[in-house]
Amino acid sequence: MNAPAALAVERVSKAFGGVQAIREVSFDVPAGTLTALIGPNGAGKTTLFNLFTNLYRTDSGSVAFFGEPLAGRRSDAIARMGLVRTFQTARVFAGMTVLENVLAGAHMTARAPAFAQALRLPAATNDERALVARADALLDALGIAELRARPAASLPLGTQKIVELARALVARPRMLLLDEPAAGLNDAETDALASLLLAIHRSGTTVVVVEHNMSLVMGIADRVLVLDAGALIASGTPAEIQANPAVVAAYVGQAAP
Ligand SMILES: Nc1ncnc2c1ncn2[C@@H]1O[C@H](COP(=O)(O)OP(=O)(O)OP(=O)(O)O)[C@@H](O)[C@H]1O
Repeated sequence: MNAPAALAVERVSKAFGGVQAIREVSFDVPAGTLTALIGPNGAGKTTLFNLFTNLYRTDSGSVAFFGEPLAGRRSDAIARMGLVRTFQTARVFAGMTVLENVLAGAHMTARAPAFAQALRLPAATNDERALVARADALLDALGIAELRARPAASLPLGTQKIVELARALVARPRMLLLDEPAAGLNDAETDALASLLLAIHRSGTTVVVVEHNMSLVMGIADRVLVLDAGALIASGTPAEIQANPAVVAAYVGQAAP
């Protein structure tokens, strides 16, 4: 038998009142791939992420993560399974430093029992030391080591997005869902993000990225999925997608892909 897909999405639908936000969407994300999910504003991209992580309940259809059905699981349980997301607008924890924000990502998925951590038993403190070292290494790799003690909420939005990415990565996810990671970043930051996403991809993490920056997407994705008005209208390599008339038509009136 073939290994299960990292994410298997089967005929998922979701309506909000009279708005059919997602219509019978099906696709597989093979493990180890870097997939881009694109589509015009309001196509349903963020809603799909919300359905995968059970922030919203699907009306019908199913989602499985490495063969495990996600229905009925809490969002934090899904994160502990290794499916971790970021948000369109960075959500750093106010009142915490950059380092504390990143450590919070590790604690959300920590395996050491809470009581051991509360009592600061040896295993827990060792874990903590190892976590701080891992968080610092990540901050260093992301070029924001010098900001570790700064209050995260005081940083520019682009930097807060990098902090959020570090918080997602410190948990060593099997799969990352990134919602518009380049929004609010300048050109240099976007280039750095592209290199970072490729490095995450090469390390074996499966990545799905929602992004409006087409040169970023087409430069790094090995597969592109196109959503329009809640339906999946195309999937293929970046070159196939750019030559697809249905995709071009979906973007008429918006920035071309
Ligand atoms: N919580 C909600 N309540 C009501 N309608 C919603 C809700 N979330 C999303 N929608 C609607 O579902 C549709 C899809 O929205 P969604 O935010 O998923 O699109 P998107 O592709 O992520 O758009 P963008 O690129 O602008 O972020 C839109 O019509 C939106 O108004």
